[in-house]
Amino acid sequence: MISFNATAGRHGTCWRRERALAHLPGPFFLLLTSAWNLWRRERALAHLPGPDHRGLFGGMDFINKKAVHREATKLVNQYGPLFKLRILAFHAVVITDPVLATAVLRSRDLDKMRFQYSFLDPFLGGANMLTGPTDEHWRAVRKAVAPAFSASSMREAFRQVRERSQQLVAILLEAGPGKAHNVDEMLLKESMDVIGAPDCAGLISAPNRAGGDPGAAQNVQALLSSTKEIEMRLAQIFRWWRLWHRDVRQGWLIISRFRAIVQTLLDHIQAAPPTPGSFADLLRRARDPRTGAALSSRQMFPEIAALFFAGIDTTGHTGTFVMYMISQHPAVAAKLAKELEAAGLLVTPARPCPRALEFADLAQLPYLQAVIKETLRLYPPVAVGQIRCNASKDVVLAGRLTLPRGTAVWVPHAALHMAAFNWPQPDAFLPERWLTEEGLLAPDIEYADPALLALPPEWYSPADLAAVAGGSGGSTDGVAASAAARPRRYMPFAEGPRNCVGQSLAKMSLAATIATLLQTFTFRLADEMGGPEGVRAQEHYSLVIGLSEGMLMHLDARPGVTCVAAAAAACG
Ligand code: HEM
Repeated sequence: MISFNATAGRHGTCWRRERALAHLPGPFFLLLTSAWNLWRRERALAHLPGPDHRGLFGGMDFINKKAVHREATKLVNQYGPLFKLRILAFHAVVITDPVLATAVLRSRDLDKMRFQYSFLDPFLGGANMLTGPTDEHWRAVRKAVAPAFSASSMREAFRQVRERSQQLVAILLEAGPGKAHNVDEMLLKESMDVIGAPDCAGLISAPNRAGGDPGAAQNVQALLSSTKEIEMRLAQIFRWWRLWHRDVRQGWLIISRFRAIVQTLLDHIQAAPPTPGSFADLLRRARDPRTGAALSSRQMFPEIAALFFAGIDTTGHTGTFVMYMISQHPAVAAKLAKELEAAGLLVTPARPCPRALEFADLAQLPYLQAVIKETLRLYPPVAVGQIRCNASKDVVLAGRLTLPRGTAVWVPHAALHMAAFNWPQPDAFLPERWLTEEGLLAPDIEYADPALLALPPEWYSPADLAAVAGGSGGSTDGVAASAAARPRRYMPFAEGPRNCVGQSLAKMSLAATIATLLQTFTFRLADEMGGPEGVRAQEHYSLVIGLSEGMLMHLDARPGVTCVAAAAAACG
């Protein structure tokens, strides 16, 4: 494998020079060491290709773009799998070669760039599993809560998802044909309800139900709006103090409501034992590695806030893009209907009341799984991807490239998924690419393709090549490569120790929700969206890929759906 040598090594003289500056007064010391590090990074990365960012701001205009993930993809297709960028005084090495990208994300010498995540901490009540460093505390919490997302927990959670999706079907049928629905809002509420359901005892539940508890409805609105407010504050960094603007004051209220909801949930969890095995239950049982005591309220608060924050928008927007992709590809929609029909799940004139979807069905719907995978390839919610850094030591990448300390290593997910050198027909929506000739899910597609490695051969060690060849039946020098060692060209849920802890819940709930809707409806993009161009114009990236005004669609009842009662029976 690629080796990372966190080392002062041949840069020993640099450290000595830096120490020699330490006797200077504080501000001078800071200024000179910053200039010194800037110069070292410029020099070390000089031979890499990259845009010619001159001037003080470097590529600042690039990160201010509305759809920054699309800009990153353009740069990757222009400069290749390894290039450099500079934004202000930050240097980044951008990696979309699957072998290097995977090694970077699995490396223990590089950690999350805390600077990037620390902006979220004030909203979430402090550092947490998502934003904190990869330290003992993170390890203890992650290990404690991971069973909440195990296969057996998913079997339990499936019932909640199915129940909520069935309610959605009933609401949509009741609304009648002709009405365009904002499916983005619908699915965000659904994913919020699913994440909150096992632990939160209805405090935020039933968002899609008509005439529910008004308090719960307000909580839902506050949770949805808080993510938008956080996005706006990150985009406009001085927004928070412009109190003379009404929407800014409103924003403060939204954030305080979000925190009040999390506090109520926390009080609730501490007052009564939560569902055994649930996230809340496992969090209560987690131990602080420093003291051996249970986590304090101050430690639990940000973990709960982060769960909602990390899970709702990612899953909700992905569901929206899956529906959108199906609406735009009639042949795909027809194949999905055929798959559901063959499983006895589709409403048809001959079968107005098919059986309800079961957990075991999900594994038997490979075409649906392929559609979701392909949508996540084109629209990975965390499209900008992962940034890693070592702030205290130089790191040598693949034995060839020295990254002076403080150099950011950036793996942009959307660009990795859409780079012309990683995928054939990268822009096309082709669920079939995920399937074998027999129509089963192909196991190898998410891993690097040995025929497509784009860096010069000297970048890959024999062990790398063995790992790449692992799934295609051989190794180059007899070194066996396990599946876990294989480099990936597809990572919507990230990669390495900081990958998504909730991915099993996301995958299960997406498949169950979309399958349940497809049993009864076909999907049609509303004219108000302005076709695919209109959708693309609305696309933006702040914390995740989203659409500024949501996604309006018609859900047309399939022939055979005769009335609400029939559909309810079909789903239940
Ligand atoms: C389609 C849906 C989802 C996608 C694509 C997704 C993707 C990701 C990605 C890329 C990361 C790494 C983020 C980063 O480091 O900046 C992440 C982390 C995380 N996700 Fe997800 N996620 C999804 C759904 C969920 C759900 C449903 C939950 C929980 C209910 C969840 C909880 C988390 C948490 C807690 C982390 C931090 C894990 C750690 O660092 O140990 N995610 N997710």
